Amino acid sequence: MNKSRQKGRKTDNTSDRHDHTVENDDDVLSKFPDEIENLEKIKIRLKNALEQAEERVNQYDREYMESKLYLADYRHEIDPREICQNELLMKQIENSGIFAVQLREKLAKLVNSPYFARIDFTYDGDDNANVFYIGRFSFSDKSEILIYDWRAPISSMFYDYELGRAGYEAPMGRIEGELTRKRQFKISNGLMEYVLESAINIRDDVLQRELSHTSDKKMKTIIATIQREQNQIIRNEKAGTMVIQGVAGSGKTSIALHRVAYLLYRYKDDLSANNVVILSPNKVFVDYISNVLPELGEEPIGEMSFADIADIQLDKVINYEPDCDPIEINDSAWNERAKFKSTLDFVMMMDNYLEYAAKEYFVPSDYEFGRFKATRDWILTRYNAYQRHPIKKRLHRVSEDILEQFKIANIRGEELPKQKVIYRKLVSMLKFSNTLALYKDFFKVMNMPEKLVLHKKGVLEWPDVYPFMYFHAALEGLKENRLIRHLIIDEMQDYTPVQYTVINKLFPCNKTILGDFGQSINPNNIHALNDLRTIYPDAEFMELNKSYRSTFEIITFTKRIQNVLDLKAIERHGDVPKIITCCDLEDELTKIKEEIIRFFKNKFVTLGIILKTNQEAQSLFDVLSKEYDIQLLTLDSDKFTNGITITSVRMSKGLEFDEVLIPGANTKNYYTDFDRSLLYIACTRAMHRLTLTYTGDLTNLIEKNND
Ligand SMILES: Nc1ncnc2c1ncn2[C@@H]1O[C@H](COP(=O)(O)OP(=O)(O)OP(=O)(O)O)[C@@H](O)[C@H]1O
Repeated sequence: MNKSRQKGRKTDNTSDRHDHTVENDDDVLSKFPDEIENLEKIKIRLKNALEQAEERVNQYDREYMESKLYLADYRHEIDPREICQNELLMKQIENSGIFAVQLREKLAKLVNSPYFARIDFTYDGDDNANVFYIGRFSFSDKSEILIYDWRAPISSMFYDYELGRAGYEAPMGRIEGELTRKRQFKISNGLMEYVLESAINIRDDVLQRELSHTSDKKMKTIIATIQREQNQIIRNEKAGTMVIQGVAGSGKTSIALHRVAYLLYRYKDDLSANNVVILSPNKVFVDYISNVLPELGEEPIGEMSFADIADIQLDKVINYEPDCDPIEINDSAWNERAKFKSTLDFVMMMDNYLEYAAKEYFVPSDYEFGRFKATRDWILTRYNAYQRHPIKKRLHRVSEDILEQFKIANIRGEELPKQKVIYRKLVSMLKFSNTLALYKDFFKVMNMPEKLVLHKKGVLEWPDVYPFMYFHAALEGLKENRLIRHLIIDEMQDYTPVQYTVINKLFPCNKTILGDFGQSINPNNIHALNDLRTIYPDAEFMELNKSYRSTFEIITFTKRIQNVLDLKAIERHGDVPKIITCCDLEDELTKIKEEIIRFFKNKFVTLGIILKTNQEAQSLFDVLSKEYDIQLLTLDSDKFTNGITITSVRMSKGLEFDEVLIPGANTKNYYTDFDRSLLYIACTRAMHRLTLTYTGDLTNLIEKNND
């Protein structure tokens, strides 16, 4: 057998095949005695390993405490070298202790649910199949691999192939053979809940069961039911940068996080969680996704928002308005200015100007110091040699060159100018030496000074923040982050081309960029997916069209709002969305309360009441919170909890609820094309149940039902 092949346990190819059967309880015991027996055996070995891990943790604890006590008792008697050695030893014990605790946690999770799949695979040239169990983590005992990590090369066959010819990429090259069996399991609390034997790729039955669960305050892992098209994204190692356009609920965020877990596993020697950052829309979303990586046995990754980045880069440079919800700004001129700055054309205009400014705005003259002289032409040649750098960095380099020239000519050892002095002189030859002056000049030269409005002593409007940073990068340079080796950008449709261009300068690393251009929350962003193709010409673009979150009925309904042609619903059924007509606002409030009471009585865990704006959410919260235990999600919130949540469409992005209730679904609230996007986002937050209430005329953004 080829060395790179994984050895599973041998099995007999002639054993029974059961097709498409979900079995549970007594059926499992009777039809799959081999699986019950295997589970019991593995559990015994896992429990032994867990006991040993427990013992190791205790041992490290004891050793650490002993060293600490020893140091405390004898600190004044022992020499500094011994103290230092002891402290070093304690650090080593602490590190080993952390490792032992992590192992113990993994084993405890495995005892609970050791694996979720089994594949039998016959290598080409072999007679018998090898059996591989696939779980959340790998587990070996006495040099025998009993469970394979879902990210291991061999496990990819579970996601990628049906029975028949199959293969996988091993470190030594591609391995081919025959996949003779695929079984899926649900094991909870160490007990087999069901077994499924299937000839079809990740049978819908298991997926259906997973999706029909009620929601939770934290996003879950999906390793047992990752779909083939999702797996292709998760395991894609060839693409440097990937851009994923996926319909609402297609699993983009889940995939991005599983992809991180996969990359951390695959490149464990070179990549750690510290090297990965997610750019996320808000803190609630960060809290919502925070369990996924730890559940997959990985450390949490860093997170930041575009506002956080601006805070870091523009600290002590300039003040600006905070990021705000554009739909709450009733200033058409402000919106027009924002719109203007949201296009790729605007980036090109800035590029053209900056190229011009870098060339034309540095007007050197001869630099002389005593008998030493650097001529204007020589200075210009040196300046042109550093074109790839920000203007002031170029001048810095030129000042170094000038000093170097002077040193070479200084055979008599005369006093020379300080480099800083030369640099300052060169900066004085620039037409503009600060970013704001340059940024203002840009609008003047482009003949559109009205497009820049500065509030109170040079405070920028939020839509100017990233363009300003782009200028700052060109003039002074930004603080680049080389530690980050992979960047995830979620909700890609909400960011402008100039924001991407700045991010590319700050994080010159591979990226996974995901979102849905059908879910825009910013009416002033008028760019499209194609712009990302221009910004990332080498990226791999993928599309996901199947929605896993919502029932068939909810997706069919949302297609009446946003006609996404390719959007496919999963065959999971539930109630048809309900539209409730109300006579007036008081009646609407009564109907909302009835829905709340009904929610308390049924089995669901989360109810999201989604309003168009934060202000409207606040008003309804003020009324309802007097009677019910409800949480309000605002831009300042940082936690997502079970129960009833009131929020705006903007804040609900990326989240999901068992039930969604959308008040005010009338023509007054939802009438523009942009409102269509908001209504679509709100509706697609629902997993199992959707209700809309309205007074006056129902929004005409919901196409008539032709059924
Ligand atoms: N293969 C899968 N198996 C089980 N559940 C899945 C799968 N793919 C997605 N889901 C579930 O579908 C729901 C939506 O996933 P996720 O939030 O990642 O989608 P999204 O595309 O980011 O959604 P949106 O853009 O609407 O916020 C989640 O509950 C997730 O667990």
